[in-house]
Amino acid sequence: MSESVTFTYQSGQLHAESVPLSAIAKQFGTPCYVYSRKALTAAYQAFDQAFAGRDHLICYAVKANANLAILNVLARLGSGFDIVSGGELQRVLTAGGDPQKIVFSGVGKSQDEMRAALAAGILCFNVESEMELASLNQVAKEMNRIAPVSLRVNPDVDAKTHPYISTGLKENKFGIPMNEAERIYLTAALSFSHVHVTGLDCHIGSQLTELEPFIEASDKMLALLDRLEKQGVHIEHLDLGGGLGIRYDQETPPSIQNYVAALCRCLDNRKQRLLIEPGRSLVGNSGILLTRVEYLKHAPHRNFAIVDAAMNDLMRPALYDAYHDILPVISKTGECMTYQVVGPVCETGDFIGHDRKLNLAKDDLLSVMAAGAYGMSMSSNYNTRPRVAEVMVDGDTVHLIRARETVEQLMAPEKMLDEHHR
Ligand SMILES: Cc1ncc(COP(=O)(O)O)c(C=O)c1O
Ligand SMILES: N[C@@H](CCCC[NH3+])C(=O)O
Repeated sequence: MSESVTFTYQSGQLHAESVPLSAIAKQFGTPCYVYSRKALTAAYQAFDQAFAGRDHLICYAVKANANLAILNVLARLGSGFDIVSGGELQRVLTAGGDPQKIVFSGVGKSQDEMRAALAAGILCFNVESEMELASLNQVAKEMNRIAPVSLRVNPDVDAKTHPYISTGLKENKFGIPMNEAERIYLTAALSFSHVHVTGLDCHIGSQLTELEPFIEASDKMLALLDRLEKQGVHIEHLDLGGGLGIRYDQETPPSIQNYVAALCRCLDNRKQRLLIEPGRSLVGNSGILLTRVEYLKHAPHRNFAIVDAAMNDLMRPALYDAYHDILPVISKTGECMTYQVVGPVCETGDFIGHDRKLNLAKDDLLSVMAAGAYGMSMSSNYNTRPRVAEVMVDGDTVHLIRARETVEQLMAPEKMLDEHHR
């Protein structure tokens, strides 16, 4: 069962903080993403407090959930941001994020994106190849700026997660191979006039449920840091990426406190500033996807619950065979059946959950748990389905933070070849 402090049953009804989810469905319709400001704030503060006494910066990985309200809540708490595109940069700046707390990750930054980030004055570019370093140097030179840089090094550590979201193995596309790192640091200092390499970075994967790979990666990075310092390369900060997992099902990931404590132990008494880039562990349990049963269908060997949310709204089950708890919004007694909970999209892979024991009737509301991370941010308009509304609960108030799209909005950028032939 996924863990949640803010989505709880009160008088037989699932609530977000103090608001019944049925009231949210009534006001905003379904499907709808529901986030809790309290849960988000608590997760951020858990990270921040765990670092007490250590120079640190928490850079929220925007890709997990890029809604402006989420970014704004985090910015106001003092969070930094890890971005991977010019679009995410624009979102963070719009939401009031401090450019001096932004790190820019990603293997394929375009020169336009580099220009925008340099103009904004970000904290650091996490550079992933020698060619990218040359490209950034050229852009910075044209702009008469010095680009602050960390090299993202691939420590070749098995994150023991789904292969699609493992990033720190030598066969993955991410980072600079460990055995090339020192040479590239030294050439950067000698040959590139407009970059200033001051940081060291890695990110080994997402949804890690054990501490050991984090420790292995940190130890390898710190050994490299020590070798670099001996050669006169001064490293001001160490960025250990994101990746801490959450509980979706039976996993037992380390707590935020134990995770941060383990990283700090690795750093020992070194004075470098520590950066981390958590995404899922900040927002995952801060959100759910509210959906309604459209139809029940009893085929010879299977029972289908066809709900109004689909793979385009939450693609994790279809993409990674990921598990999300599905809970009834109003708890019921009586006999349960085993259901395949599926969406309306025309793909057999369109499912939200397999083999769920539920007691269902048409129009029942269901809550897909732990959907705050990589839910809305990975949604699409497949089957010309407008993207759903997002709301944020704050105490007893519910704020609409993104209205449901309309089909007109989806079609607006398109143009027919000949307007007369309709
Ligand atoms: C560079 C980088 N940083 C941070 C993250 C955030 O990861 P997570 O949501 O697992 O914390 C990711 C995604 O895996 C990433 O690619
Ligand atoms: N999208 C993935 C995580 C990807 C992390 C990006 N580096 C998920 O839903 O689990």
